Amino acid sequence: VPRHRLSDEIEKIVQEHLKFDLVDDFNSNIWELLAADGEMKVYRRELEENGIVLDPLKAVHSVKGVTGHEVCKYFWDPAVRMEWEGTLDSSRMLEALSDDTLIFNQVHKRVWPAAQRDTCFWSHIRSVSKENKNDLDDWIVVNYSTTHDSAPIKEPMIRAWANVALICSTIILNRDKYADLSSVPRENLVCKITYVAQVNPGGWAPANVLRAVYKREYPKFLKRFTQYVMDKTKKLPILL
Ligand SMILES: CCCCCc1ccc(-c2ccc(S(=O)(=O)CCO)cc2)cc1CCc1ccccn1
Repeated sequence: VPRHRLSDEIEKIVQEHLKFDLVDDFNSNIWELLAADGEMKVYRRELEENGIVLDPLKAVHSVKGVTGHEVCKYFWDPAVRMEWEGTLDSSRMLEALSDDTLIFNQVHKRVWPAAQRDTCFWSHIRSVSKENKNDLDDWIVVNYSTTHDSAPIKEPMIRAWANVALICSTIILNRDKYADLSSVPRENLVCKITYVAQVNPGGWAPANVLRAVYKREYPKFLKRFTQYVMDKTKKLPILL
């Protein structure tokens, strides 16, 4: 695997996500259900630092007819970002550090009365093999804020900081019916999605405004993205 200037940081952050994100800690009362829509459940924890809302967000979803590789690929692919992201004014891929790690600069649509935000983050995609060799690999994308010479912080824009992971497992129903997995019909696929996001909005924004934005935007964002992947893959051969 080709190494680059961010390889060590990426390895550390990815391993942290793989260690903590899939722990089923929903029965402890640290998570508050923010929204539920069918199989999608979105939770938050209330967390503030110096009066700034940092509420960690965790969502789980179960999507029929797609693989984890497909979900992660569309989430990572710069070519389709503006097709499914409804909360951005722009998205620029600044640098490809390797074939699985890109650096983005994105300008978020302004949320009145707060100042407009932008983000600069590396985005890394990889497969993670399971203990049971019969299972398909998990797939993960991590988006983690970084700095870049081509993304200077320019007033009045406020730089928000994000640490986001999308982790997907693929379940094949009636598995023993198929010798060749690539012939599995899509209705026998279920993708289990875990999405975690920790965002520092950068400068101050009223806590009640931020919490209202999170409550409205995250469920919409996840519903729109997963629907987009189902629509895009419907007629395509499955990507395992
Ligand atoms: C006053 C408003 C401040 C906005 C704060 C903010 C900034 C960035 C982010 C965010 C959201 C999703 C990602 S990602 O999943 O990696 C995909 C990248 O295209 C990275 C960052 C979130 C939020 C919080 C508000 C909010 C929530 C969901 C969607 C949009 N806005």
